[in-house]
Amino acid sequence: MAFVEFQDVTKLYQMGEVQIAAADGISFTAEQGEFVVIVGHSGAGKTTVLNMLGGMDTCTSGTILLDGKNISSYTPRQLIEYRRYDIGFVFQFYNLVQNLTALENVELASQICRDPLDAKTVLEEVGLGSRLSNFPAQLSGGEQQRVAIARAIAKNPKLLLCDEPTGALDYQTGKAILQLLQDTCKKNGQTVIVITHNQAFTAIADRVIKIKSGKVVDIILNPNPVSAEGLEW
Ligand SMILES: Nc1ncnc2c1ncn2[C@@H]1O[C@H](COP(=O)(O)OP(=O)(O)OP(=O)(O)O)[C@@H](O)[C@H]1O
Repeated sequence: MAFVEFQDVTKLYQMGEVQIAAADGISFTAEQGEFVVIVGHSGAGKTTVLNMLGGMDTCTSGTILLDGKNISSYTPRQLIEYRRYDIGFVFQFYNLVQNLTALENVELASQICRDPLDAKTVLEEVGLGSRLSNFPAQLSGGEQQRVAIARAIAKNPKLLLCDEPTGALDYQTGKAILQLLQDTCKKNGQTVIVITHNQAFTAIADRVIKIKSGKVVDIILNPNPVSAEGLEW
């Protein structure tokens, strides 16, 4: 059994008379420690897949497994625990608490976890050891995203889910953030899933899942992914 399994997953929305299949029979797997890129155009269904995998949304039919657990059968209460303990989230716009320092933002997340990593150590690892007592407004976009990544990593989650993590950043900063995510995956054996519309990011992935109109159109295994630093787009 794979670490992540989507088995014929659908997500249907009823809009008056019209039914929209945001996910239309999606199946894929991912192994532990892989860097996975889910790529597709706007409206392809990427966020829908990420939200279902992250326990923020439920599927209409099909089965979603993480580490052998059938999360698609979880109750709302079980999903709260799943989001809290098993998943680290990284969003496009960082979602930091503005009146807490970088350190406090990371500590806030780790306080609610069973087996968190040390907040200061993780911030040092993402290159922010000298900015611990800065507030988000005193940090650049790239630095804020590093705090957000540290916050996700410090939870010591089974899976790191990243929704367009470079979407609000300039080219060089975006590359550095991708490199940080790639390093986190490789050094810590952390399974990382990134969703993006940017085809260029597929070169850094161990596994690429291409989706279009709610369906998987291609799955590519990449035996020699390039380093994010060497990426051009
Ligand atoms: N709550 C909802 N109600 C109705 N339709 C929805 C809802 N959420 C998503 N959809 C539809 O499902 C499809 C997939 O949306 P989704 O947000 O997953 O795409 P995406 O690939 O993440 O797009 P983007 O890159 O623009 O964020 C779209 O056609 C969208 O309009």
